[in-house]
Amino acid sequence: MVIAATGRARPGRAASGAFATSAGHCRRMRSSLTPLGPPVSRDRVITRFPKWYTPEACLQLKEHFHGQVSTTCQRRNTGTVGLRLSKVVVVGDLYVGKTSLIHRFCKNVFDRDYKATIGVDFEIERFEIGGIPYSLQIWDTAGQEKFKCIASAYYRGAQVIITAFDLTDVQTLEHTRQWLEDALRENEPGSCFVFLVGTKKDLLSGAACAQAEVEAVRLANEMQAEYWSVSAKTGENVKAFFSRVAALAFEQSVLQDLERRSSARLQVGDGDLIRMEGSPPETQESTTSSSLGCC
Ligand SMILES: Nc1nc2c(ncn2[C@@H]2O[C@H](COP(=O)(O)OP(=O)(O)OP(=O)(O)O)[C@@H](O)[C@H]2O)c(=O)[nH]1
Ligand SMILES: [Mg+2]
Repeated sequence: MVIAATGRARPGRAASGAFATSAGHCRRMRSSLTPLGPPVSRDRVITRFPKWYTPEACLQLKEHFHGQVSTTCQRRNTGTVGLRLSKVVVVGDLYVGKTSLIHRFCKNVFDRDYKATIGVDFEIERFEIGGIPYSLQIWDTAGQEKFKCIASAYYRGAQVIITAFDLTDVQTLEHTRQWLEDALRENEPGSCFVFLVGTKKDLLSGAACAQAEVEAVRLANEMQAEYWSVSAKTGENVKAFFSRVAALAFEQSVLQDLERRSSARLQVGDGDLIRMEGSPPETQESTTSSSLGCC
């Protein structure tokens, strides 16, 4: 149970959070939820659609933003997308490197010493995608069994689920199935993007990594997940991976927003409006002619 909170935010970049629980576990808490503020740092600006790691296990093969998304961004007609936080949940066995991966991306640090995550923690990372502000709230969960019930309470509402395993420990790959099942159970079917991430790439030779990836790619396909190998120690692929996560989540958010708005209003013939049953009146009033070619 969360009973107390303190917070801090890093100007121009992100905010992070943690809680103190009745059990006395102390974690930080974000001081601000708003994605507005100073401009995002240059390395969080995404103008081109980031590429997959391997075409053998990727969520999308295309190398450009969806046409409707590009047009909508150009017209600055992305609705509330720029104001919302998209939730990303990172799960996986203890010691696989979940915290290290998030800290490498959000703080550009790496700690060789293991400090188990207690319950959950989170970081907010701000991007600018196609000129639109966009924020990810990245939830770091505990892999230790005794904290699982605390962590699983935070799975709900995830747009992205990242299942992490240690490339040097095949058992942790086998366990990703169960982690994913637990996370998906708390979310609407088909509502989440899933990524399978092999960590500690620096500990393997190129050949050993390629060998470990064969099984991982097979499992990623089974999970309908996109596969990535990364190293929090060297930083290899970390930024590219999170850019890909952000771009896919952003694109989905924009398309969903367009769909919501177009189903709230149908424009026909010379501009007469048909009011749809169940559409909230304020949505109908505020909707302007969108860039959608059809409804
Ligand atoms: N060589 C190497 N070590 C890593 C890498 N990532 C993490 N580690 C180490 O692996 C250990 C565990 O990392 P954590 O990030 O704390 O693992 P975790 O998955 O968050 O663990 P829990 O919080 O208990 O679930 C630490 O000692 C890290 O320094 C990596 O990319 N390369
Ligand atoms: Mg951790």
